Amino acid sequence: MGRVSFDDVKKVYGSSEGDIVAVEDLSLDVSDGEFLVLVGPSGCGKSTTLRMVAGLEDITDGRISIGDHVVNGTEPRERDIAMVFQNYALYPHMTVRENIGFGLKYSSDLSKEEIDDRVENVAEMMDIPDLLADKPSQLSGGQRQRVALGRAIVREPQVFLFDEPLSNLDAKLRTHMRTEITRLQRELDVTSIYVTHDQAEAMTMADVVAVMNDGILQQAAPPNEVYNHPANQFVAGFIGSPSMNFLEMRLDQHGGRHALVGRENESVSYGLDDTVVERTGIEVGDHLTLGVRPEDLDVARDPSQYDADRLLTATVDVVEPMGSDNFLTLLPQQGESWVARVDSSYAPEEGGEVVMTFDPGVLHLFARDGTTLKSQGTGNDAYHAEEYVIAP
Ligand SMILES: Nc1ncnc2c1ncn2[C@@H]1O[C@H](COP(=O)(O)OP(=O)(O)OP(=O)(O)O)[C@@H](O)[C@H]1O
Repeated sequence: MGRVSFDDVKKVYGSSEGDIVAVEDLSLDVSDGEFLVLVGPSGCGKSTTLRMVAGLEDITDGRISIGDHVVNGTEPRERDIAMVFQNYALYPHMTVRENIGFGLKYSSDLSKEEIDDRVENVAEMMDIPDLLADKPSQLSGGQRQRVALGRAIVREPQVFLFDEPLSNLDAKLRTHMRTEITRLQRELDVTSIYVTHDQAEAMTMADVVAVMNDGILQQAAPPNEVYNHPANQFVAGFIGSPSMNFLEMRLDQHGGRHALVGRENESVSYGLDDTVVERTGIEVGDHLTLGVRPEDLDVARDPSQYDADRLLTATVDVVEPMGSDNFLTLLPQQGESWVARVDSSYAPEEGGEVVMTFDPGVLHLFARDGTTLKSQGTGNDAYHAEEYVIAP
């Protein structure tokens, strides 16, 4: 019922310096009850996308449907949606009760008693029943956001739209509200589109994460899929903290076998199984990018526990304690630095030497244009036949 569909949607803003294409070729289905999080860097077009669903922006081309209706020309108040903004957008002169009930007063046939009932129910649900007589100026940021959420929920819309609703809250409250919004959304089972630039928010809240860049949808998939099988290098680099390590490589051939050779550090080479070469159509001489997630790097002081020809020696540049993990910045003798995410019990000395290695199954490989040639192997998608060597 509350399905939202985008069909080849395009948005162009006219400006004195020429047209700005904010969203292009957007085709995406958000199924009934689904929680879709739109994520991407500043200016990627996520707010514009949300605002087109809300009816706050015209659609230049294509179609947006809510339920069975194309809503291109429909007024916002006729779309059966409720939107929650970053700045809460509460009416300062009204009480919490009036703020929550405001939308119902003018857009429903409910009696005053019925409205009161619904407002009180929602206030209970949002854990703010004691604040109904207060004005917004008397509330904390977190309480204001609860009122704004209550005002959206009370309308029982087909679709919730959230525009960075937590970005004005402090870190602790933000984490707490994340859980609350996710719980509420599951409980109410209302189709939701949520915009954020915070990938951690996207990954913890979404059923489906839609990653945008430069007005173009890069990938829409469940969080673990986006993480383990990113559609391209942009998604691989955007999702995950710290970011994936990228190494510039070239496909080479040694004695009839394929190998990836470091473009900055020629002493780094990885044997690559012919099946990957055949499947992806890459050719000797092609420039490729290899990706390894920080948590997939194995770092040790004692090289004797590893196969010697699979090791790369590096100097520890920085050790950054991050709660249960340490983030290590590692400098090999040549080439780019690496970031490893290790257990906090392992804190090698800064300036000291360590060795690092990783399992071939965890490698990601990207073509020059950024498309994924190989993602992390899981299940049937594993490439354990691949051979590799890190030659120090
Ligand atoms: N009203 C407008 N007039 C002209 N250009 C606009 C307008 N609104 C947005 N843009 C441009 O459209 C592009 C997409 O903007 P949009 O606000 O949708 O991105 P965003 O991903 O939500 O970014 P942010 O996270 O910074 O809000 C940007 O280049 C932006 O400058």
